[in-house]
Amino acid sequence: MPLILGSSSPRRQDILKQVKLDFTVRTPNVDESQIKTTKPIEKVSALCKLKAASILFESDDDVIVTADTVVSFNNMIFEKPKTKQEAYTMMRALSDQTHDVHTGVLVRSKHKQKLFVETTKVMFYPLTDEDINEYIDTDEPYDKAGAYGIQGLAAPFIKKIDGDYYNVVGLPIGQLMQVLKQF
Ligand SMILES: Cc1cn([C@H]2C[C@H](O)[C@@H](COP(=O)(O)OP(=O)(O)OP(=O)(O)O)O2)c(=O)[nH]c1=O
Repeated sequence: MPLILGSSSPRRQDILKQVKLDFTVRTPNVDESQIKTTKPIEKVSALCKLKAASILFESDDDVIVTADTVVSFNNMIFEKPKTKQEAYTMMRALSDQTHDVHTGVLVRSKHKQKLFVETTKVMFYPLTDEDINEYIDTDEPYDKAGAYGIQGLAAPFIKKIDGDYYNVVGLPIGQLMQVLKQF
């Protein structure tokens, strides 16, 4: 079963390598702005479907995996911050609060497909302006949903998580492996 990871995210690649799966990488080419919904579960579901539609099957038994991760808090969706100001606003909102990280995953062969959304709750410690300003001066926030990387310099901001850690990093590997067994 040739596995194709349809993602440019280095974290998703690292997680698959960690569990010694053989896979090739293809980069999805999508205009994410065409998905207008403000509901996080609908959004990640639509985005991983859109990403999947941009990856071509290369052989009849290919299995293609695509994913999308967002942070949701107080009815807002936090994607990747485009500016320092946006990163500051996201981190200020997440400080001393609990938010959800949702990752949608689509597993697709020529014969069937399975979509699931995994949710992890993440609680942040209170952050000072100095904590935030130092962090947003690094390059870490800008390619990450919610403007932080739990696996990097933001690790000390985390008080507690409830759910799959790998889901926060962008790929819920436990649930994904369960689904791959059906393919
Ligand atoms: C919350 C959080 C997100 N992230 C990352 C995971 C995802 O790569 C990224 C969310 O962006 P996505 O749009 O889900 O993915 P991507 O643009 O990186 O890659 P592609 O569309 O090609 O698949 O945020 C972390 O690495 N650590 C974290 O703690």
